[in-house]
Amino acid sequence: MTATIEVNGLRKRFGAALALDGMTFVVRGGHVTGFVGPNGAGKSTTLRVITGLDRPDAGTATIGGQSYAAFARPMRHVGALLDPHALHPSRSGRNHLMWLARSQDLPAARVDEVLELTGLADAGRRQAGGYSLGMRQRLGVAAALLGDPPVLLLDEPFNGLDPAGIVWMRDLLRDLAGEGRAVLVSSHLMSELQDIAGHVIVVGHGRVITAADVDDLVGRYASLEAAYLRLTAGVGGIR
Ligand SMILES: Nc1ncnc2c1ncn2[C@@H]1O[C@H](COP(=O)(O)OP(=O)(O)OP(=O)(O)O)[C@@H](O)[C@H]1O
Repeated sequence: MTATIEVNGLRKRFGAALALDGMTFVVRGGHVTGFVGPNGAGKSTTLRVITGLDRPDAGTATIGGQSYAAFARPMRHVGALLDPHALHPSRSGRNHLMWLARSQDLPAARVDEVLELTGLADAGRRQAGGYSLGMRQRLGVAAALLGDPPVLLLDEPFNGLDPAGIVWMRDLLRDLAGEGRAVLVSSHLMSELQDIAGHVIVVGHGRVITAADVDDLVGRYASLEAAYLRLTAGVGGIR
């Protein structure tokens, strides 16, 4: 399967709020793509539409050319970390993953692999309700990686991680993209993205303002943060 995400003309209204207003972009494999924009710009809504959690009023979103709903075992095609708190508090982290693995016909051995990969081999036996935010993020990443998917969507993956965790996440995202996967990372941390992303999609008011290579933006504006601030000047403000 091709490691691509194609989003075309998405529109989504929540009452008075127009969350998406023609959102259109393509994400390719082989590098991390940063997904950035002011609060309320429509990033999370876009990720939720791609993963079938929100239905758009218009437009399409596909993964490797297919819509999320078309996948019989979606976790083998796309892994998503959208809400680190989406877990059953009285289940252990390992049981949470076992349940997901069973739903996708994945072997139990894969659960232990992703627990190891995310540093949760020991903590995986504890109730997930007692996990810190950083541990929940790791469990969310473990779930996203379960099906070894070619496409990954991560909403604010650095939130709550300690300094060692941030270094770990940075290396992990680079490695996953280096394996040819499409890795879309929504974040407000421009310095992190300048380090790890090859491409960046800047959005505001539900649509793309600029999609460019990070090196080009840094060459033009000196830093990704400076580029972001210039490109989103006048677009900010929560609607
Ligand atoms: N379920 C919902 N009900 C009502 N309004 C919503 C809902 N989800 C999103 N919105 C609105 O849609 C707009 C886009 O929100 P979204 O969460 O996609 O932005 P975002 O770019 O992810 O913001 P942030 O950087 O703060 O996470 C906002 O105005 C938000 O209030």
